[in-house]
Amino acid sequence: MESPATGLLPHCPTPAAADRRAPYSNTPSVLMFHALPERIGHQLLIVGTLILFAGFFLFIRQRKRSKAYRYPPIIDIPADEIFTRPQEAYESALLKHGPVIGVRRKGKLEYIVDEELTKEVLANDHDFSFEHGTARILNLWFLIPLSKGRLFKNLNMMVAGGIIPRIDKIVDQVFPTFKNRAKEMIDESQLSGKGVDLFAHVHRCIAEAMLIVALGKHNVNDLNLQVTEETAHAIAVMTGMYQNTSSFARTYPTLWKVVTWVKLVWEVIIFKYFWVIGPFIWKEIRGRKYRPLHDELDEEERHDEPLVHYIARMYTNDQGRVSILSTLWVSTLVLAFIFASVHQTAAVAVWVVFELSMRKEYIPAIREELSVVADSIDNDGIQRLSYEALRRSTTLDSFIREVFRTKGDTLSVIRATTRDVPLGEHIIPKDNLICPLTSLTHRSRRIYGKGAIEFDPRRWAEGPASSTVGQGYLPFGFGRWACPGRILAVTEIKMITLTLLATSTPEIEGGKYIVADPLNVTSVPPLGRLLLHPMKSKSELLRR
Ligand code: HEM
Repeated sequence: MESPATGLLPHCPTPAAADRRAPYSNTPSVLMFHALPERIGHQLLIVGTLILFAGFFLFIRQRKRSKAYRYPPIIDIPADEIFTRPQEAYESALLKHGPVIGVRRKGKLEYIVDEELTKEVLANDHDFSFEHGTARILNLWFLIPLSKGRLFKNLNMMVAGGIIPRIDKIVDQVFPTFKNRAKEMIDESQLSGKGVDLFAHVHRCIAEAMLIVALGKHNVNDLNLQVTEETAHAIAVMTGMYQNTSSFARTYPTLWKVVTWVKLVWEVIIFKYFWVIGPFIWKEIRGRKYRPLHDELDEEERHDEPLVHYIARMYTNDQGRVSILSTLWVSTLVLAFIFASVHQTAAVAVWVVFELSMRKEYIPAIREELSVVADSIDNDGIQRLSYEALRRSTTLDSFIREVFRTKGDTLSVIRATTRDVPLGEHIIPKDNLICPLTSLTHRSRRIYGKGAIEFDPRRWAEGPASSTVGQGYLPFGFGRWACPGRILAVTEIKMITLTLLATSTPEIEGGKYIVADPLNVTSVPPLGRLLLHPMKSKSELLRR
């Protein structure tokens, strides 16, 4: 019976009314409806049921969504395994939990992806930033805001515009350096009867060549060369290239960073690089006027232009002058160029020469090719090589490409997420580092067939060249930011190999080398000493 005032049923329903509602009244939740008018009660019941259904539907959808896009699993791989057998450790973790997993290394969380997701990560620079990832892993994050986000763009521009277009002239300028350093090495090995430290020699040779490229031959002297070498080494240390090989650096990464940076910035960057090389750059830049980049130089001017002049042209004002602040920035770019061009190329050159020493069966064909492509031969029996000759040495090129592919790169390219990015069935949270496990791509059966793990340079006989990047070949990265210096790097490695092979046969002391850092094979050269057996005669040259 309804109350006339409220329209509600009385609190104690009459027995008759209670009977009428008996089917509902068994469940306590429905009891409240007894307090409502019958029509409204039914409506509420329907609405309630609908709400329940809607809630249930939303719950299921949310579950589905969170299932489709959940964070990747965080896998604990013991540090010892990461540093001693990274390829196996990461590969088996990905096989079990993949295709994307989070792993902590040196206190940092990194997401690792398998071969299937590699292209997506490397090619989508919008969501997976090369600049932020690389700056963070190299401990150079502070340079991004300092350069208003232009650091890598400037580096790219100076290499792609200031070096690659004049590579043939550069080879003419630096080939004598490669020839002389090869002779020095062979003499040292012969005189001492012992193996030489190949990395030290090659590092010095490339540092000298890059100093010529950067500042011009007239600015090269012993002190500048020594400082360039020390600078390249210091930045390699500061950016963590050797961090895996020091247990102090692995255990206390932050403390290690502070100590190393304070020491090396002070001792090498300020007191050596800026103190010794700085004045040469200052003189070159402030001592004359420059035409801006869009003002085309004639062929000859362009060919003789040292890199520092090209960079100055990037920053010249209307009067053709470069401001003091820009001059400082140009010095920083030259510093970055020294680092980018010297250390890694030297490390990878060691890989190529060591592999050739272990696989002597490839030497005769490479030597034969050398005699075919060389422009001329000097009195010491050493061939003169132009860029064109080096480009045509395709047998050596195939060997280099195969060494690059098989040397065991693991986490060699890196990106950072710019937002929460869906990847496969996961979400990678914003501001996190993410790297493909390169070994999976380089040894992929899908890409390279059954013999994927075998060393076989013949697979590249018809190309592509060792400097050509591709989905299945990542030593120089992939996508918009693939290494702009790769043609120069390969050209230098060819000069090193061919000037050694021209008059000697390499052999590793003790018959084998040691991989110093399996997690960073591209930056830390393998260990071993190289014997260089001089060739006795031209006929031997053709036979061996
Ligand atoms: C064998 C030697 C070298 C190797 C293995 C190598 C490898 C790489 C890799 C993997 C990247 C990152 C690409 C990516 O993440 O997609 C890179 C970037 C870069 N490399 Fe190299 N590189 C070598 C030599 C050189 C040389 C000789 C130069 C300079 C002439 C150079 C200049 C740069 C620069 C400036 C970048 C930053 C990317 C950009 O600014 O576009 N590299 N390199």
